[in-house]
Amino acid sequence: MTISDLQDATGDIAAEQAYVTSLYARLDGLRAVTGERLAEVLRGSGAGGTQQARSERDAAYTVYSDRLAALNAAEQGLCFGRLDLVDGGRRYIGRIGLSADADELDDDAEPPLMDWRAPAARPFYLATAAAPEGVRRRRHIRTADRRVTGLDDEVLDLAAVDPDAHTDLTGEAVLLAALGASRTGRMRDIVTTIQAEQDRVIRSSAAGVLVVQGGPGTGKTAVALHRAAYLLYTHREQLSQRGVLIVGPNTTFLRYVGHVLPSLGETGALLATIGELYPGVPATRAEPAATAGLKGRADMADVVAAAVADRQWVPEEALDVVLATGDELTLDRATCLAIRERARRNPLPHNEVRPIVARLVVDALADQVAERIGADVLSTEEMIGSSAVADILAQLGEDVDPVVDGNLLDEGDREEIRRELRDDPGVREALDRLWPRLTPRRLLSDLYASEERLAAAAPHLSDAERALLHREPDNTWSPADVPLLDEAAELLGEDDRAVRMRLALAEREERERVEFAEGALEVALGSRSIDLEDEEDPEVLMAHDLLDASRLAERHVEGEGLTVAQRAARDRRWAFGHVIVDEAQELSPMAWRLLMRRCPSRSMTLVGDVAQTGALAGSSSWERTLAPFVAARWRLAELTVNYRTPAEVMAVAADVLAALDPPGEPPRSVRDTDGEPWSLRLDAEDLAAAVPGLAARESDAVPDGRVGVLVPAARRAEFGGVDTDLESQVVVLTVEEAKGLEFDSVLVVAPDEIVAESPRGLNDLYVALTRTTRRLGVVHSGELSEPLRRLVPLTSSSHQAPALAGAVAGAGTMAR
Ligand SMILES: Nc1ncnc2c1ncn2[C@@H]1O[C@H](COP(=O)(O)OP(=O)(O)OP(=O)(O)O)[C@@H](O)[C@H]1O
Repeated sequence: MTISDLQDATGDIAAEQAYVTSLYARLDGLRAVTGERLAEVLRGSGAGGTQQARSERDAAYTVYSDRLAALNAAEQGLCFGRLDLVDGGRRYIGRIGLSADADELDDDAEPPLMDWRAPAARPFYLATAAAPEGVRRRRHIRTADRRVTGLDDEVLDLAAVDPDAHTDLTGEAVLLAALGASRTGRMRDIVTTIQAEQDRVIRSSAAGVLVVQGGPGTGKTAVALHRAAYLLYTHREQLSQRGVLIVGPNTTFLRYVGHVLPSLGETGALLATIGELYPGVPATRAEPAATAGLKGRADMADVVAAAVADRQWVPEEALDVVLATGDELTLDRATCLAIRERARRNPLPHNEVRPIVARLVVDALADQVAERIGADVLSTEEMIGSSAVADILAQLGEDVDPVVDGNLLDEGDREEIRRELRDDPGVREALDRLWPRLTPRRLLSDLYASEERLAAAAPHLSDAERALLHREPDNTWSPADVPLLDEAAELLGEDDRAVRMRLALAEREERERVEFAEGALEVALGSRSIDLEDEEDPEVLMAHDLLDASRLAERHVEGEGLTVAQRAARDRRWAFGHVIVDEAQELSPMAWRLLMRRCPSRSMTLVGDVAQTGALAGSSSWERTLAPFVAARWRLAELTVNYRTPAEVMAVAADVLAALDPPGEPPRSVRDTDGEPWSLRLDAEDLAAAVPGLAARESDAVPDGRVGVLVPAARRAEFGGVDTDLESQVVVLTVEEAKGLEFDSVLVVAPDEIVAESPRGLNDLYVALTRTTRRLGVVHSGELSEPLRRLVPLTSSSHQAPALAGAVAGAGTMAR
């Protein structure tokens, strides 16, 4: 760089600083106005008012609080880019759009700041020298708080391109700086450095099923979250009604990614694991992988259906119905079979068919009663023992011969008999045997608890498989039970009262929270008018804090006190506007059935990597997985660049990938590592004791970063409890828990045991090796397996030996 370049750069920074400062002034102005309007809404809320007034207030509240949340989220890195156009125009790109003055954008004018999701911002991510899209220069503006700290320019001039230095990375310097930063235990947004292949996925049409296949570290999770933000921006109207569901593999992962959407100013998505998608059931029960794998299999849908059918009972010979009077009627097998056949022809769910069965049963019994009335007036009177029957008999009159057919009874008489029968506890008892009212939980716990029921519902399973399902009822549920409960709910029919009750309760709780927060706000502000322009006013800051604390600035209230995400979370039959699934390869066929029901429009984004599948019922082919639901009507996008794992580590991982069946193509790494990935062989009995020292050594090597120690699930407890706080310096996790996460340094412990632990053990090892952004070490006892031969063994003769000896001191000696 020459001195004049330097002066230019300094001059440019000053100029950009002036511009950025003006944008922040605009942001502050908007915040003040929005805050005032919000305060007005809250001040007008005291009396409660009519339902309509409440709804309107809720709606206004949502609009302003959403906007305030988005404005607050834009504080860091408000403006991060600038495009200089060939036609002389200039466009600034930021986290949100800012218009020149009024609230509304003037369509003709170039706004002072363009939202990154707007079509006009797209060249910032896509333009290349070869396809400049009208862009002459792309500038990345780096800021810290409100200060401009640096500029990175790319001139998109084909003539200026050095063919040897050709790279397809956009904003390479800024990208590499972002990738090189230490990890914090929380995922960050990548809005400033989205790459072209990622941008194409993010902005792909919302319609239909889009599968994003990509190796480790290719940004699938980042892309999925930015796509959610993009869709919420582009289809705001529709998606604010139906909501977006984002499904992740476990709660640790959801915590890891939980901040990305709010940092992009979007809070309208529901993040959940499959295990959280059956309202009212906390699915926390642990169970063996083999059991979960079996429960996820597609044929379990037939098992659940057969379990329901099995409860539609028919007696071997006859069912005696003892009435309240003590008299007996009989439903013979043929009658019961006929009733069941008629009932089963009805397409409604089981519980909804029960009234029909009740009617058929009562009809059959009423026929018997009518016959008996004919046969023996007196005994019938005793039998029914009611004034209604006495009336009927009185109407028959003296000159009527009682020994004739039922025609003697008119329809009114028969109805009277039926009514009596319907209310008889003995008849209800019979109905409960023939066609019991069932809840999904009841059905499943009865099924699991009974070997006979399992044999009847799952005749095709082996004894050993049925034994995996068998268990005593204790009303605890595992994540793999959730799709089965959901399946059962579909077949049984939902009890709508339960849903309404859940919603009413949730609404009341929400209202109480709102009222509490409003009360607190009133107290904080007193009766004085609110001037939010004064950022320094502690009371005003307090009001902001309270709004945050009450979390009311979130999402889209539908006028009934609950946000769309909250309503959706409580309603099993909610149909989402769009569903995004991360680590989609892990989902079982049963989980897919559940998700497809939640998304009748099939507007879905599924991101994953079939080479990383760990779950037994997970998928190894997108074709096979999706065929039952959308046939071939899905489109595939591939991500090919690995932004996480350094090339040296990826070379090790690629050998494991090659050993997988089917082997895949490893993604191309954009970064190099701090050092060679290493292995250390210890005596088996020393392994556990040595790990803390080695982890501490890694922690020293990445002072601002995080260390992930990945251990065999069976030995989890040996390596330190179940602390999965990702913000700890050192986190001990199983591979399953580490799925989707990343660390500055990764220590893989006992890889042979990780491989042996599951039929997809090599996939697990592949996942483990690719969690690191910088350093990788593998600690083992015994020979290292073939695919890991590239690791550099640390031995007592290696130059690292003294440090190592210190690290493993007290834990025995290094082997060899
Ligand atoms: N365009 C980008 N700019 C900056 N960082 C990026 C970009 N793309 C990806 N990254 C970073 O690379 C890392 C890997 O991304 P991400 O976790 O989304 O990958 P993934 O494909 O989901 O990985 P895996 O399948 O291994 O879980 C993250 O730290 C992410 O922030």
